[in-house]
Amino acid sequence: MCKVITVSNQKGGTAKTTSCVNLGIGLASAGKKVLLIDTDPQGSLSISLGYPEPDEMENTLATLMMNIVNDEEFCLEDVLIHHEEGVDILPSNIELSAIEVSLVNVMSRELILRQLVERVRVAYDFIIIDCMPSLGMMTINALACADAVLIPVQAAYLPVKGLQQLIKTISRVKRQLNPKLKIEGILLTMVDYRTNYAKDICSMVYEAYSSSIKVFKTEIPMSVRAAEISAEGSSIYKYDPKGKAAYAYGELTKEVLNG
Ligand SMILES: Nc1ncnc2c1ncn2[C@@H]1O[C@H](COP(=O)(O)OP(=O)(O)OP(=O)(O)O)[C@@H](O)[C@H]1O
Repeated sequence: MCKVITVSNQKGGTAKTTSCVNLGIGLASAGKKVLLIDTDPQGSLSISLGYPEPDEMENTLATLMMNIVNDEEFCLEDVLIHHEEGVDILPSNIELSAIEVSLVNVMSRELILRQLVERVRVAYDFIIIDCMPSLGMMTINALACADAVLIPVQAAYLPVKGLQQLIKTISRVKRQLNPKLKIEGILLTMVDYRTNYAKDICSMVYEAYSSSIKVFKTEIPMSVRAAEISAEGSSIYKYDPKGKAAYAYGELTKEVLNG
């Protein structure tokens, strides 16, 4: 049965995209059929996987969402990209911003992406959704269609403070739109083990949340190689297979597979 995991944090730069890419490709390497959906008009997921000009793409997630809003038939294959590392990608570009604005006047506007996901989930073991850094309508759509939400948090003071607001939004979506929504876990990212500060922040997260929310045992270390992959169009497993970030994302993949 397919599991839909939305990767979300309204704070920018917490490694949402990097985590989607490497969790998704990790799961695909474990033999799972994986779809990655980009719901960020910046197109970071598509760029990170080797498509540097998403704004030049004719068919994207925006096309499919517009088809759904207009009650039109659509063909997923026209939009899907089959990546060489074994995942399928539904790319996005700047057109998604216009869709987000126009959703304001649409019936069941929070559930447009859910209609798409319900149509395609039979074909996949995992669907991983990358969110933009906001709690706007696209993020609500991404939460409303998920089974679980994975929250990457950079191991620093301000990102950790922002967690409360995200958890409140997740609870609201669960109450009003998607009762089955669970928190998959909090993932500490970009942990710089050379500093006591980062270690203190990690302890703070465990103390504050681990009694009510899973905090992944795996922490993603600060790594120059991880930062470089977005320009390489490949996963960390391909770019730096023996490095610490590849090891960490491999361990995260196992945690997600073991539920
Ligand atoms: N483990 C890491 N160590 C160092 N840098 C990293 C690591 N993971 C990601 N980065 C870098 O941090 C930046 C933010 O990462 P990423 O784009 O994955 O975050 P994001 O949360 O998706 O961002 P946005 O909020 O803009 O969508 C990027 O430049 C990325 O290359």
